[in-house]
Parts: sequence; C-alpha cells; structure tokens
Amino acid sequence: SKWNLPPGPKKLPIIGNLHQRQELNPRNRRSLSQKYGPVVLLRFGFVPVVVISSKEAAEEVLKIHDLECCSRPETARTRAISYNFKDIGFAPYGEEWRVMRKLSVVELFSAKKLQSFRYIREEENDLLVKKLSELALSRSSVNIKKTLYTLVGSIVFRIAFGINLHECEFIDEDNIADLVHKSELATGTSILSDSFPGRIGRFIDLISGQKKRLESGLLELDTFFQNILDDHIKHDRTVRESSDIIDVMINMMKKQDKDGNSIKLTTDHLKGMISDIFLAGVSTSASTMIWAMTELIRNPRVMKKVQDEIRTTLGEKKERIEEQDLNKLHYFKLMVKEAFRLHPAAPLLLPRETFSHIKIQGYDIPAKTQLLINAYAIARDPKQWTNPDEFNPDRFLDSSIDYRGLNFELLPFGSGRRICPGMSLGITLVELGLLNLLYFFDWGLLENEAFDKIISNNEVAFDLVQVVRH
Ligand code: HEM
Repeated sequence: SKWNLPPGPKKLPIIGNLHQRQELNPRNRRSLSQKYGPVVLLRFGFVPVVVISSKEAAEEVLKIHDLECCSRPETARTRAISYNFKDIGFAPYGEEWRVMRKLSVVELFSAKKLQSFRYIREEENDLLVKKLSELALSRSSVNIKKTLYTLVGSIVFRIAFGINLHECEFIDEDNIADLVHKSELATGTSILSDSFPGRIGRFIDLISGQKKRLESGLLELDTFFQNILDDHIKHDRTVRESSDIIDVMINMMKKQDKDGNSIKLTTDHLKGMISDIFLAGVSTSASTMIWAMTELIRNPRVMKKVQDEIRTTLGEKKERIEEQDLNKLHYFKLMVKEAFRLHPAAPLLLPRETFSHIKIQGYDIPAKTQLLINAYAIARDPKQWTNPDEFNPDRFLDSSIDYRGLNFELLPFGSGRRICPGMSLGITLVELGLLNLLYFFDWGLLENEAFDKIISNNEVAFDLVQVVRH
C-alpha cells in the first residue's frame, strides 16, 4: 500500500483479528501497546479498528481530529442501545446530537442546576449514613456494591427523573446494581453484523439467534424506561414548577409543531436520554467509588492518611457532611484522582470513527476506521507514571495533572467534543459519597477474606465488607 498504516497483529483471511478480541479485555489491555507500540491497527471482520495507547497519540486525536473528522460509529449494537442513535452518547455528530447534548447541559449539568440539586445529594447521603450506622450497630456486613449503586441511583433518579427510588413502584432500590449488570451483559452480546456490516452479517445474526439475544436482553431495560416515561405522562408533571429533563422534553414535543424546532423530538429521543442518564450516570460513579474503597482497604497507609486528614480538618463531631466540606480537603481529592487514574469507568472511552482520512503519529488512518482510546493503558503507561500499578495518591502531591480532559495522560472522562457532559456531577457524586463513608465509618474486610480471592484479574471489586461507626 502507498499508505503508512499502523503496525498490528497478523490478520487472518476474512475474520482479520476477530479471534483476538480478548486483547481489549481488562486483563490484556496493555499487551497490544507493549507488543506493537502506541498506535495499533486491528481488523475485526471487515471493520478496521485503531487502538491508541499513548498520551501523544490521544492528544492528537482528541485535540485536533475529534473536532474535524471524528464521530461515533453506527453499529447494530449501538443502534439498539441508543434507540436508533436518538441519544447523546452514540448519536453521530450532527444537529440531533447537538440539540440533545445542549438539552442535557441546560437541564441537568449546568453549574446552576448542579447547585440547585445539592440538597438532594446531601439528603440521600444522610439516608445512607443512617442505614450504615444501623448495620454497624448490629455488626452486620455491608454489600458495598449494592449500597453504592443504590446511593448513586437514588440521587440520579431524583435529579433527572423526579423519582424517589425508595418508594418507586416499578423498581426495588436494591435491584439497581442487578439491572445495570444485566444491561451490561446484554449490550456486551457479540453481534456479527458489527464486524461484517451488510446483509450477510445480519442474516447470520438472525439465524444464530444473536439478534434475538440482544433484543431480549434489552427488553427488561426498555420496559423500565417505558415505566419512567409513563410515570411522567400519567402525572402530567409539566405543569409543576420543579419539572425535570424528561418533563421538559415532553413539553417540547407537545409544542414542537408550533415552535418549528430544528429537530422533531420522538419517544426514541426520550428513551435515548433516559438510557444515557441511567447507563452512563449510575454505574460509572458507583464503580469508581467501589474501586476507591477497594484500594483504600487494600492500602491501610493511604486509608489512615486520608481519614486523618478528613477527621482533623472537619473535626470529630460533625452530624452531617455538606458539599462545601469537600473544598477543605486536599489529600482526599488526590486519593479520588488516583482512583480515577487506576480504574477508569470507561477504559476505552466511547468509540470514535473517522469520517475522512487522517494521520496519527505519522500513520495513515483511512476514513471509516474505528478509533479506541485506551485510557486504561495510558493511565498506566510506565513512560508517564512511576510504579504505575501502585495505588499511591502521593504521586500527585507535586503535580498539576488533572482529570478534566486537558491532560492527555489522565482521561477518565474523555476529552474533546464528546467529553463526558456529566463530569462535574460525576465528580461530586463520587467525592461526596466517599467522604461520608470515610468520615463516619472505619472499614475492613470480613474475617477470612483475602484480596486475591475477591479481586480477580482487576475486573471485579469485592461485595461484602465490615463497617464500624467511628
Ligand atoms: C465518575 C463518573 C463518570 C465517568 C468516569 C464518566 C465517563 C465518561 C466517558 C469516558 C465518556 C466518553 C467520553 C469520550 O468519548 O471522550 C462519557 C460520556 C458520556 N457521559 Fe459520562 N461519566 C461519568 C458520569 C456521568 C454522569 C453522572 C452522566 C449523566 C447523568 C454521564 C453522561 C454521559 C453522556 C451522556 C456521555 C456521552 C457524551 C457524548 O457522546 O456527547 N456521565 N462519560
């Protein structure tokens, strides 16, 4: 070829590197760059995929190309999750994406909205502290995973959907973690037409039952979204003062014939928005908190340093934590940053696709190539980080590296045009939740539990822990 294509593993006829998909699993996430360098070309069936694993290459993509020549790929799987690309996360770049993203920023993520929902976050954290105190008194263990999914779910549901999860008729508050897990399994179903676009791929998915598997996996989720929607329509909450983002969208739909908006909102847009908020908002924040607690229990030196700072700075006798307490803490925030570094909730960000020919680090990348930014490998790159696998917040004591999309060695929220719009909310959820857990309680493993048993392959954090009221 006249092109200088990136290196990569040998490709088999037709299937290309499909048999090597596991190279992108958490356990192997750094093996590709170790073998082939920071820009690696794979081919999954007919689809070329470039994996980016260095700070420099990521900066080139996110700072330059993201604006000019990248969008999201349109695959069968993302079509199903995103209600025909009527959401924010998987919508191709264009007017529909712009309108939906702007709506989410104005109605949910702006500084004003963030501030006005502060009391909800504090109230839900107070409820959690009360619940954990009772468990500590009765010396029961805590299922930290369920607990934190419920905490984040209850906040996000109140803020975004005006729904009180503790009294909700159509979902049990303890089932949020299960529902997210089931939807992750469904969205992880391998779909052949994603690698072999066109009739043949679709036909094989149809006769092999994979299409049906994906659809039936997403059915429970769709029923859940429909319930949220029905709840809004039934109570006609658009007339209330405190309408949420779904009320606003329903109202826009009612008036759109008269208003002549640039896009026509449909039920798919409503469900796409609900799906994004639920799937992108809940598990990301909850899993970051679970990992932070896992690392703290595994590293007693850091746990002590963080808790000493918190309890000395805030005093021993606080009845409740307020969000402004977060501004008084320094080492605590570095600990959160370290958790974001070691355990990015979206390790490959969300996929991008080039719509014209570009160059990355001197390599030619043709149009219609998928780009995966390996934020996990970049955040553990030994060229950037000393002892990269170690959980050590002290590394940030003399460093100005931040995680809000401007430093390309640390990208838990992505960067560029498609950077996470819920970043500020996500950071506050994680920080406030962790501060409550660490101020009021001491944490430990159950007797007889060992870390090698509960953390396998860096993929899962533990469930059950012991909690003692401080
Ligand atoms: C700790 C919490 C969170 C983390 C680590 C996180 C991470 C991410 C990442 C890595 C992306 C992809 C960015 C890219 O491709 O460059 C993303 C996108 C997105 N996130 Fe978050 N997120 C968090 C919280 C939230 C919350 C709370 C919400 C909403 C309630 C949310 C909504 C979204 C949406 C809608 C997108 C798609 C943006 C687009 O494509 O334009 N996220 N997030």
